[in-house]
Amino acid sequence: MAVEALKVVITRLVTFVTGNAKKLEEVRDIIEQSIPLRSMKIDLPELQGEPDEISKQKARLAAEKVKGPVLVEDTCLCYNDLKGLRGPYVKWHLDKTGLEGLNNLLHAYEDKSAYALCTFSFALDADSEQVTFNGKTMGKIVPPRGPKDFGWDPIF
Ligand SMILES: O=c1nc[nH]c2c1ncn2[C@H]1C[C@H](O)[C@@H](COP(=O)(O)OP(=O)(O)OP(=O)(O)O)O1
Repeated sequence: MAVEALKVVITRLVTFVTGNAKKLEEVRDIIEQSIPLRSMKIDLPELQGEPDEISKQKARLAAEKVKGPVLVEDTCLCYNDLKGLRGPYVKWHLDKTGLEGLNNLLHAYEDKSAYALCTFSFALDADSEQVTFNGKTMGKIVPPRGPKDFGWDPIF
C-alpha cells in the first residue's frame, strides 16, 4: 500500500522540510529531476526517541503544516561503544561541546567505530502512514580535521 501511495504522489510537488542548507544540497543532488521537489524551512519540535519514530513523527508534523506531501530527514551519529548514542541527539552535543567534545566522548573507550544513520520519512498528508527508509555509513571517530562547513564531518 505504501508503495502504491508513492507511485501516486511522484507527479505531485513534494516539500522537503529542512532548515539545513547542506542537507538540502545533498538531497537535491541525489533526487535531481526524478520527483518535483521544493524545500521549506519550518520550525518543528526536536523530538526524542528511536530514529525511525522521530522521523515518522517529524513527517506527520511537517505534513500537517504543509498540508501536502512531505519528505523529512533526521541524521544520527551513533558510537558503537555507546550503544548507538549520541544518535539523534548529536546536534545538541555538537552545538554545546563542538567537535572536540564529540571526539572526547570516546576517550574512555577503545573502540572508536561509529556509524552515520540517515532516516528519511515521506508522508502524503498528516493522516497517511509514513514511509520510512534508512541509509547507514560505517566509519570511525577521529580528532577534528579538514573543512568544518558541515556538521560533524571533521570527526567522522
Ligand atoms: O551528512 C552530514 N555530515 C555531517 N553532519 C551532518 C550531516 N547531516 C546532518 N549533520 C549534522 C547537522 C546536525 O548538527 C546533526 C543532525 O541534525 P538533524 O536534526 O538531522 O538536522 P537539522 O536540524 O540540521 O536539519 P532539519 O531541519 O532537517 O532537521 O547532524
